[in-house]
Amino acid sequence: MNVIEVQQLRKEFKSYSSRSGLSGAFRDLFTRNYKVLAAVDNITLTVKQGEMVGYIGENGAGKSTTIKMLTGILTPTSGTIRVNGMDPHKQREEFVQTIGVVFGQRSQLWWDIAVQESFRLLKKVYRVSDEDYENHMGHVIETLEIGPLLDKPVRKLSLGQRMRCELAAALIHNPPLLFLDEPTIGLDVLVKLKIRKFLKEINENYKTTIILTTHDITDIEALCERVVLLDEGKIVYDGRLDKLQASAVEGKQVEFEFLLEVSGDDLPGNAKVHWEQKDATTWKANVDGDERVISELISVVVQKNPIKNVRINEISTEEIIRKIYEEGMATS
Ligand SMILES: Nc1ncnc2c1ncn2[C@@H]1O[C@H](COP(=O)(O)OP(=O)(O)OP(=O)(O)O)[C@@H](O)[C@H]1O
Repeated sequence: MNVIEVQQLRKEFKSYSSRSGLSGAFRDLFTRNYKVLAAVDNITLTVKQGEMVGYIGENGAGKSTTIKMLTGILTPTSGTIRVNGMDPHKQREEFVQTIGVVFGQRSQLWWDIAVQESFRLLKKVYRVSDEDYENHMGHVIETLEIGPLLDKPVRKLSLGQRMRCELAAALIHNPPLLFLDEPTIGLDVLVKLKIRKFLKEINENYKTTIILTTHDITDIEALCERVVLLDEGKIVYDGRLDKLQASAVEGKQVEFEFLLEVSGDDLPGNAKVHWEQKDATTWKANVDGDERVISELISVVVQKNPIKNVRINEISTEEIIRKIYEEGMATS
């Protein structure tokens, strides 16, 4: 079943510019110059129940604007959206019962009251029965280890403690769909790991669909099989993360540090290896091939030349994504 169905979705913003000088300011009173920016530029996307999708892109790519449209906060300029079988904006009241949202930069908890009071209020807002609350939240509170925090006001919590409470708050009504916008921003590694483990668990236990927006690629690697890459409002890649990583494997590099000076003639050449000299004793081989090609290359080189060090540089997902933004992506 498709949880999200988006077709030709577009959101335009007008940005006004001021004319210079006094006469310009006077003319601005009557007519303003403006430019139209397509923050989201005709995207088409479907997400199935139970998927965990990483929605990524550089600053200003249009991620938050998409999430705001999917959650009914913004209306699209054109295109259609169905989320959980509803129009998020038009059926707002019914719709919000079926989603959970966490914006890392904003809080949905009341600042001055104890966490459990916020939870109680949200329980009322979402009309969750006492029985459902006890059954479900008992487990959430235990897994996120927030029991000792419940009687503290939110303003007294650390960022990591607050984020775990935010997550719990978004799950009070056990929604089938969860939008997470930068949920681990500024958190230390241990809290990140805790949150990731928890998200995996709810995805497995309840088949909760998760849309995750983050600049932390390690979150995506840990959680999402599928990634959607956005660039200037357009989807430039939508597919499996491992396929994206595989497409960049040809960029693997082997760096040889030799004991003595080595010239290019001493190094084996073939179509799959391109040599680059770093300094008198260091050469880099750009290898277009798999592990077998790499191990053959290393064995040939070390037989002929005394070696001080060999390093195989894996290209990180972050680099792959940067490359896509710089050079474009041909296939998905
Ligand atoms: N309310 C608005 N009015 C005018 N322009 C806007 C508005 N909201 C967003 N934009 C513009 O739309 C574009 C996309 O913004 P958006 O916040 O969706 O990007 P993002 O991918 O979430 O970026 P970031 O990673 O920095 O959060 C940007 O150029 C931004 O300046």
